Amino acid sequence: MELTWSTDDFAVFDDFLAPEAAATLWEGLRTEDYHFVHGRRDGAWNKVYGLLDGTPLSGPGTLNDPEGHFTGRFADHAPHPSGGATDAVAKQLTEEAARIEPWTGRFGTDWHAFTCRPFLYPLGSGLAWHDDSGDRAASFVFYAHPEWQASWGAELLVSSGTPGARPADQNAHLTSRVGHYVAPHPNRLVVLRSGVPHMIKKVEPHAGDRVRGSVAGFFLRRPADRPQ
Ligand SMILES: O=C(O)CCC(=O)C(=O)O
Ligand SMILES: [Fe+2]
Repeated sequence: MELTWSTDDFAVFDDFLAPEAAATLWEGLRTEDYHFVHGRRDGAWNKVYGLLDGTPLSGPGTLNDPEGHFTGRFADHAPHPSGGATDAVAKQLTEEAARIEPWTGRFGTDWHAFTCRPFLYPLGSGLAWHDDSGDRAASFVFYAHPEWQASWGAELLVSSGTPGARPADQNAHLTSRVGHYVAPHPNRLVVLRSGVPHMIKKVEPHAGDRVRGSVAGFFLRRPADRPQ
């Protein structure tokens, strides 16, 4: 795993998995069960995704909770290891915990467990500006597809500037109105501190039937440590 880019807010690592492990993961992800992000829970709209964010799909979630703080709280996540394709990502994250600590904080102090879930973003789908705050200390995303061309879009945009409170006005929390883009380069891991505004640009028509395949999740604070 090579550190390619970092700021105080996020880090980009390349060659996260060994090449054979990355190929095995992509094969495994193709056979998981996916649902459209909307309608997964009793047909309800998933408010994280906007009306015009297209039709992303998500697969089975897992929870890596070695200390058992979250027992019973993540009913729709299987305990790690689940035997599913994303186990390889969770295992590697655990092994690299010390190297990502500047952005995640420390296991056992700042975070106690993490989730892991595969996503597929087909043509026309993306994710509007948001931050992953609340009970999250940090978030991560791993790009699992074997190929990505610049013309296919779907860049991760990360806003610069000090993350602040979360006013309802989506424009107001992008204080600096400048920032970075990260191409969803295969076998790349991005780690983002909680509260940093980010978004996914839509997959462009040039991508055709190729999907942006990722494994994403959140490093969780202890429920009692949540900021008010
Ligand atoms: O896929 C990405 O690049 C970021 C995903 C993300 O922001 C999220 O799932 O909250
Ligand atoms: Fe996010």
